[in-house]
Amino acid sequence: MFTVRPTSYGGRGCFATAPIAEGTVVHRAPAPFTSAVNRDFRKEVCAYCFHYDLGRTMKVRFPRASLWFCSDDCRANWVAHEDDVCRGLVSDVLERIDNAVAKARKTMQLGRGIAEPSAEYDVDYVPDDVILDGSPESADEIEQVWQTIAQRIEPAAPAASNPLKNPLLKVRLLALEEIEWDSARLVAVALVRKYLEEEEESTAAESRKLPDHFLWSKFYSLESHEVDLLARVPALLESHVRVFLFLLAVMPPALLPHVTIANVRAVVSREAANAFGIWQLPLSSESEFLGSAIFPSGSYFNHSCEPNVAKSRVGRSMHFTTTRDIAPDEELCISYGMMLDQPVDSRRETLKEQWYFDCGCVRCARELAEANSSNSSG
Ligand SMILES: C[S@@+](CC[C@H](N)C(=O)[O-])C[C@H]1O[C@@H](n2cnc3c(N)ncnc32)[C@H](O)[C@@H]1O
Repeated sequence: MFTVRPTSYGGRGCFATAPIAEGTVVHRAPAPFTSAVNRDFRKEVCAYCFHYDLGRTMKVRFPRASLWFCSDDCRANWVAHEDDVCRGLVSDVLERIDNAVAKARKTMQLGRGIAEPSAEYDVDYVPDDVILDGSPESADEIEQVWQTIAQRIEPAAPAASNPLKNPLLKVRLLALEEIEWDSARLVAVALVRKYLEEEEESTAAESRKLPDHFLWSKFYSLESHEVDLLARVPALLESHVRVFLFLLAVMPPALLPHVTIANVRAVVSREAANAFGIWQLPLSSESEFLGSAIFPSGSYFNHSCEPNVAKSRVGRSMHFTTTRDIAPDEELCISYGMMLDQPVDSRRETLKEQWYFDCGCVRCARELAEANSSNSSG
């Protein structure tokens, strides 16, 4: 129904290959490549269908990792389609992460190992001299920070050895802040997919189990916006380093070769440009923001301030439906946010600030031209 090819204004986009009638579902992304329900909502959002029941705690719990479900069916579906298909590694990594965070927090609350128990989640295991004071000015500065981290961990932590013996990690208290905890979960699941994809590459094609939407290679071909992201929120650089070091310390040995700086950066920088919000349904301006999910096959729709496709979450899947008839070769675009009622300048500001691009859509071009011509005639 559509093909992905370069646009003249913003990377690749989706173009109709034939006429498409209004109301046609042009794409269904069946499940996220990776996702994370925000820590505050973890007990209140079903980990499978993302149902949220106005703050009520979900009834069914997964025995080990911090996962809650709205029904036994959802738990069974999660086990079958998320965990079993990934050989139990998703629950394993989530359990390791949650246990490590819980242990660190308990230690800190007891005041052991820190002078100031009230510093609760602020204990830093990233050396002070590694992190920049201000915002990273360029890709080079970001590179330097990561290079310093790489130099310090390398001699003590070749992939196969135990990273806990690493002097940098040995003294650490694995305390993550809330958003880092969410981020660690999201990155860890992405690394599980990467590990499995590489493992499966060595097996016969017919015995491969990993569905297309779990392929790291598809995720990796998405756009990344690391420099823009860190220019806007400089503190995230330290967070990314913390998540990397944390995962190096807690991931199972088989996955350690994949816990590399390059892979962690690949995930966090692609998340910034491509994640879909998991919003409370039905969607309204009052909806709670429950978490983030990455659907690589749905990430090729560009934004337009005059969209012709609506995205909607249906349980764990994301659907893309035309909102009017589409002509062959027309680009299929969604709206990235709820800014369409704003005037052109503030819409463009929002898009630049939150999604890091100067909008090249037809409506912006038209309204900017109108504003220019009324300025010059006035
Ligand atoms: C989710 S991706 C969409 C697919 C992307 N074009 C690609 O090639 O991977 C979002 C990125 O696409 C580009 N983009 C999307 N809509 C745009 C628009 N209206 N104007 C300019 N760039 C846009 C921006 O670089 C944005 O960060």
